Amino acid sequence: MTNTPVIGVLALQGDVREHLIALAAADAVARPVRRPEELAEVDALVIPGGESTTMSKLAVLFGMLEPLRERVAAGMPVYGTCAGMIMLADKLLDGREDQETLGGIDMIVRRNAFGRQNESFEAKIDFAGIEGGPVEGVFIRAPWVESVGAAAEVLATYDGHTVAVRQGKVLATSFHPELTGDDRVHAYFVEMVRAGL
Ligand SMILES: NC(=O)CC[C@H](N)C(=O)O
Repeated sequence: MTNTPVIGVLALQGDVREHLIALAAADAVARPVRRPEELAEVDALVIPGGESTTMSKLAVLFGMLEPLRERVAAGMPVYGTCAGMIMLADKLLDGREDQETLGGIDMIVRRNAFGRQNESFEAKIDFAGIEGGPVEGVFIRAPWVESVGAAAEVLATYDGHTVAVRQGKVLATSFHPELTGDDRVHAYFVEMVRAGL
């Protein structure tokens, strides 16, 4: 086996702990990342779900926006779930005026597209590249992907809408696999990271 990757979870806001647990279960070393020095020490990053407008504000406040953009542009593997997917969109619909994203995937993401908090749901999702049957997805005020550019690959759809996309080393899902105890999406990401070490 190759080196064990060190994967950070962006810990400005959101469900950080669940990702740390899922990454550890998928054989990575996982640690929270809040500061630029901590970002510099990880091989890859997970951006959790939460509230993307708050996450964007805190990234500016903590001096993390530019360091994050630079690492993503330099080819660091990143996986964003829900609000994290929003952060990885090159273009956003229904965002707040002052909302910043990091970019990373040539896609247009619509925020809150699946409805409000009380319209949250779980669904079985067929995920290209993941074996053993569909993964369980938890959707909480989830975004969907309106369209992707030529370099981006759609890995999963739900109800006709794109809910998982990969472009090179950047992965994004509308849903939260970290809340289900099914660690296969994290294992898929850990493999992506390991392939580049
Ligand atoms: N579960 C989530 O991450 C929700 C995302 C939230 N709707 C946002 O705009 O950031």
